Amino acid sequence: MTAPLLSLSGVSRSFGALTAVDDVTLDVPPGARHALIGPNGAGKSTLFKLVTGSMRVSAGTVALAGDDVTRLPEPQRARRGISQTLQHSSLFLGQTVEQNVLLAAQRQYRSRHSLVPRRQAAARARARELLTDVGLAARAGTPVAALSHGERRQLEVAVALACEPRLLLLDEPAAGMSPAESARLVALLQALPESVTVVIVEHDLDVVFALATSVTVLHLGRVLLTGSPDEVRASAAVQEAYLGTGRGALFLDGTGPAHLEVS
Ligand SMILES: Nc1ncnc2c1ncn2[C@@H]1O[C@H](COP(=O)(O)OP(=O)(O)OP(=O)(O)O)[C@@H](O)[C@H]1O
Repeated sequence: MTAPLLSLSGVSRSFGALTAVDDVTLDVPPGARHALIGPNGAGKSTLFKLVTGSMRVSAGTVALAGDDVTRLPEPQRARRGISQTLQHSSLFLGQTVEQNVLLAAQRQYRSRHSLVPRRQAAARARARELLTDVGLAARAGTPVAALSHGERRQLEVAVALACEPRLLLLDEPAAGMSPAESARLVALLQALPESVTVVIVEHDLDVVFALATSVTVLHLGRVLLTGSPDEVRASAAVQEAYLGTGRGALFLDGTGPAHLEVS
């Protein structure tokens, strides 16, 4: 069996009396497109922070490609290949699309090589390539402030990819997107090379089921189920967890084996 790229073992995080993430054990194989879903407050964003290192675990271990990174701070985990897009944008609004990606690409080249002019040219070329990949080449000279919401999310993916991640974490990348923008995002993520393992937190279950090769459902901080998209769609326990959130019906799109009526 392939060794997991990301391995969580007994990971927990408490805030006072509240256990927001409760004994989560999860292996994500290299090349996976793994989705983390669950109703509001299930602990998805907290779990993301425990993986990136922006928050410390209360218990458990986080391993990247077999190395225990639990005690490493966020910048060191980033250097080992964990990159993320956030729920709230971290773009420089006053700068152009290209400048935003270039800054990230230059950081990457600086950490690996001295920034001699040849390297600067390489960073610039990489930035242009990434903008083409995410469909923003024509917007390179546009200030970020003038981009649509969907374009900003595309740019965030380009910025995250500029760090040449092994593990790309996407926190609600489709939030606020139109259906056309979401479809474009899915196509973009599907086209990423297998060398980039993707973990996505997403409320839009159409995006989740279009993209994910595996899904973990969190509920009240605990893993309710990890399985294929079809297994998750068919799970009565998952539909039960989503009852009352207005999202239960999203499991019943007619394409999967789901059979329970959820109002
Ligand atoms: N810094 C914090 N201090 C105290 N409680 C927190 C903190 N961060 C999160 N929580 C609580 O932990 C629980 C899990 O929150 P979290 O944001 O991880 O859930 P989520 O699944 O990402 O929710 P959503 O889908 O609404 O973004 C919630 O009850 C939340 O109020």
